[in-house]
Amino acid sequence: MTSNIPLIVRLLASSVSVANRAGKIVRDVMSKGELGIVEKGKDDYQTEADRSAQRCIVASLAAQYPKVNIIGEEDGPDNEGDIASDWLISEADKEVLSLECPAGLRSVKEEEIVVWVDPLDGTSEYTQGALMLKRDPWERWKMYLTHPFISIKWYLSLLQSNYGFLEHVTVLIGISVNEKPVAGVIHQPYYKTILGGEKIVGRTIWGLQEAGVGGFTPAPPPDSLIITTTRSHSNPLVEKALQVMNAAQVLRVGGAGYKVLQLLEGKASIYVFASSGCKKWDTCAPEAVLSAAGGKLTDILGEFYKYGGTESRPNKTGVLAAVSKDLHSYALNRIPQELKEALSKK
Ligand SMILES: Nc1ncnc2c1ncn2[C@@H]1O[C@H](COP(=O)(O)O)[C@@H](OP(=O)(O)O)[C@H]1O
Ligand SMILES: [Mg+2]
Repeated sequence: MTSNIPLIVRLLASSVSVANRAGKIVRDVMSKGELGIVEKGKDDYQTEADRSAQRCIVASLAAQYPKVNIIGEEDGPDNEGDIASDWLISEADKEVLSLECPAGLRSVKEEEIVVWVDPLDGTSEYTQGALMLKRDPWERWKMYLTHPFISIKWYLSLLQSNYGFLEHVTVLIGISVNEKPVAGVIHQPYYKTILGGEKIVGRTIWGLQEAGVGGFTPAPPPDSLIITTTRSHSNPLVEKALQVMNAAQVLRVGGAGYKVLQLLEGKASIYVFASSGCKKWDTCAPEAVLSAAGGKLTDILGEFYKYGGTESRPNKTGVLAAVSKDLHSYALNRIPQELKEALSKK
């Protein structure tokens, strides 16, 4: 009987199942090839996959948890209405349902929860990935010419990458209580692996405060200092913060979810993004999973973001995350005061 299971655990288990379905929607839109790209703002795009995945997630969770406040990146009057019945998911992940709920979260009520949904984190990488699915070079070139925002430099780097950057795409569902992210899901629709001789596409990583993480194999940080950062939203302040870290290597990848996955899997030690641009739905789930694994995510000043429903959406003072609290302190101590001040004034 799931009714005996605490609400937070049920909501996380439902979020895992619905993120899997949303990931399939993301892949299906890509396979059909009609991305329906809309420019929301400067360097900010939305596709049919963002819109459809969000409707699937929000409708499925709202049907089961009507009093939970669900806030999605693609909220708006143009993205409402009926959805296909096979997008309405009522399953809940069995492994998550069997988790021990932390004592402090056992009696949380629906009204106290805010869920932050990013149906497709890494939209730039998703739309660029579409190019790489065109195997005919002429078809690919024609698509490039009609693509709204890929520079020739990016086009060349895409050609060099084997499969574009689709691995960077994630579906994010973050669950917050009393303004704090307590549980989260990072689903990776294009993750590929072979299990028992069978090809598996997609995987779902989850975390619950005090209970732990699942869906992947955690790994210690690399021996040398490897930083992960944005590949599509850099600026002089972002570059300055990278310089002062004295890193052996800087990885430039898409999406807040993917960067946190790199921390969890020992590919990088610290995620540095000294700029506004990310929003609450970009960081809620990654912060929840990272902190459940013993890491820390704050702004560039070292302050935690708050995830109450009335909080402003933009994360104005950037992102600083690390797989351990020590590495987080290391990075925070290296950020110069004038850089912190410059970002606070923006
Ligand atoms: N300058 C900017 N303008 C718009 N969105 C930005 C941004 N900087 C970061 N973001 C958003 O933050 C997320 C992570 O960014 P990045 O990949 O550059 O690290 C992306 O989410 P979405 O892909 O969901 O829009 C991205 O759009
Ligand atoms: Mg995002």
